Amino acid sequence: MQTLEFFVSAPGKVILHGEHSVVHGQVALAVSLNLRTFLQLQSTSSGEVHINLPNIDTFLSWEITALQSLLAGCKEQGGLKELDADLLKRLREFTRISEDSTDTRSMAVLAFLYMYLSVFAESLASITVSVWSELPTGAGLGSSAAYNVCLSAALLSARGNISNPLTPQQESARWSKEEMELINRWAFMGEKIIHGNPSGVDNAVGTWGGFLRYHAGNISPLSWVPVLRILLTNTKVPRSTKVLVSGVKDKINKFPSVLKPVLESVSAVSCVCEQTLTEMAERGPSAEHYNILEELIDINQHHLNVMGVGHSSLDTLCRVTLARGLHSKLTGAGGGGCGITLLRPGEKTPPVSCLTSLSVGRQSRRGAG
Ligand SMILES: Nc1ncnc2c1ncn2[C@@H]1O[C@H](COP(=O)(O)OP(=O)(O)O)[C@@H](O)[C@H]1O
Ligand SMILES: C[C@@](O)(CCOP(=O)(O)O)CC(=O)O
Ligand SMILES: [Mg+2]
Repeated sequence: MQTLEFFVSAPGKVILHGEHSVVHGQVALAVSLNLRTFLQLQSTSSGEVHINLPNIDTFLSWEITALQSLLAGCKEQGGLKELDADLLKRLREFTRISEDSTDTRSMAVLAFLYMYLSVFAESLASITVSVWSELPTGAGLGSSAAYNVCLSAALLSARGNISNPLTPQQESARWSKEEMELINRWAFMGEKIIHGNPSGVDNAVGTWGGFLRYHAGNISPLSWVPVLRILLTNTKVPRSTKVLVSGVKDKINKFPSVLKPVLESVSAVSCVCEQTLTEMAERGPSAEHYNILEELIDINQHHLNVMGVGHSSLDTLCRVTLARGLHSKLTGAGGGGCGITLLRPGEKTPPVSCLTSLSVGRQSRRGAG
């Protein structure tokens, strides 16, 4: 590998409607945030791999020779259909991370090592990777997806599987559609390690940015949407997406006839919301449009409570904002984390979304966006 140093960054996301239901094949609407995760990759000649994760106070390194032994006997590396269970098992033994662990550091390290070993399987390279973020970790804003998208893009680019799109004259650049698709698919592998059973919506938004409709793996950008002003509140109640997603699955298995209509109703909420947003973009927003959006938020928040992913801190958010005539719901996996509140035009709080996507650059702070 030639000597190189570069930066990539990817945005977090807000799910407007469809969290959890989207894992079970229903429609979700999500939008990228102007809060990003940044990654710096440097090639070295140390014979080691270093990872620096200051947000989670994790600074680790491994001898390449020790990592090489994990690949011995692996039949085929680099597959993108399913996780390589054998490699993951070896990695868990090597790092002493148990199968039921949801520990923040362990999940981040496991996702990194899995992706590094899979992408560089043929010839492990000495690199130092540093990742830092403006996103709160584990709060429903897709920090895991932004982390995985950055890792995927940087490792694939360093390995030469995708181009390094920067020319000497450029400060930042983007990859081609095919390269972005590959980045997205590897990021999904990382999400599988961190989430267990992800839908793929978060890594799609982290890669492509913008406002997306996501349905059973199909990503459709919504180009005609009005500017929505959304207030984000972080309850700061910690939770794990993996645990919440698996709790919803257990509930569906226990009461399929009760839960399936709820998931379908959430999907319908996403569809009616999409129609309303399209109408608002075409004809201009009216008070009646806002009434509909607010009612949909309330309906979805009730559905999410039925799925068992609410939290008293989120109930408080809904109650406090409603007392001021505003409507809120949880966003992401719930169980704490962040909530969103729709603001009507004229409300005095700045909007949070700015439709940014994955980018590569020389600067440590901002890419093309
Ligand atoms: N900046 C970061 N540095 C290292 N790991 C991170 C970072 N951001 C996210 N992660 C990984 O993602 C996990 C959080 O993912 P998750 O529970 O899905 O929450 P969310 O995606 O809503 O923030 C963390 O436990 C950690 O493993
Ligand atoms: C609950 C879910 O719909 C979104 C999870 O988002 P986050 O990790 O809480 O940011 C899971 C998924 O779609 O993979
Ligand atoms: Mg996540």
